[in-house]
Amino acid sequence: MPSDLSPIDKAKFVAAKRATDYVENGMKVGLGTGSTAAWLVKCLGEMVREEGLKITGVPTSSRTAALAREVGIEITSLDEARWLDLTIDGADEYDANLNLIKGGGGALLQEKIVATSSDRMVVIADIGKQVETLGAFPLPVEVIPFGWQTTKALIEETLVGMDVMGRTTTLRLNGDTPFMTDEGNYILDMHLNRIANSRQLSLVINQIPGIVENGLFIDICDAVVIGYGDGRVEVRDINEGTVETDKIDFLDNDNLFSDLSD
Ligand SMILES: O=C(CO)[C@H](O)[C@H](O)COP(=O)(O)O
Repeated sequence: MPSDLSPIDKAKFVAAKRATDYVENGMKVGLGTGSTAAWLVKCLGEMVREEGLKITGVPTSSRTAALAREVGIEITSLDEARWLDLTIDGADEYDANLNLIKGGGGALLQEKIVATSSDRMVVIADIGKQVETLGAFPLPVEVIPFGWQTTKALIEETLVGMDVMGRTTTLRLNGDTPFMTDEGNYILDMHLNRIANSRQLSLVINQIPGIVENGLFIDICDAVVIGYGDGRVEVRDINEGTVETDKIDFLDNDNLFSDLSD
């Protein structure tokens, strides 16, 4: 039941619920990864089952693919879909220009490919993800395992010339072994604290051999749906220049909570 959820989970849920307003019958929808995106997949699953919503989902990770199947959303690959109407995904940080840090869940590569293949990207987040300057959240970078220590050293050397506050880079672990992405790569987390020029950093980092992609999403996100623990939501659309507020009633969603809460 809703009262069992923490305020952060309530905020994630209301953001996800409000974002389903963007989804229309017949759409091809990129499905993000992470705990906020999981709420979205559950909400969409309920709409498919209860309201006859017809969508095709393109998941951004094996985890999301499994959840989408479980809740009854038809899924396909990006190669089949080719171009998507919309992607809805979570984020680790967003700034006033809706530039993002993503990849906390290790799915940044597929997430970036899917988001850039979409007419529109909508981010769903709790208010705690909002920052003035990106970088407090460690920036994930996906690297191929071959020579990763050399790649790490090259990154740290490159950072000397960049306007960032920290330069440590750590290999993400899963227990005692390296965390492995769906593509069989490793993640290096860059502890930068403050990224003065995220656009420049993103371009420079991606020039280093061994780096597949970084978690900076620059000029990709069109709108953010921000959730609060009391049910309020705020929708900021960067293209329309609009800010809307709304409130989601938890009581309307009792079925969803009792059926699908983890
Ligand atoms: O980028 C991501 C996964 O790679 C997630 O969207 C991001 O980490 C946010 O996750 P959560 O919704 O669990 O806070």
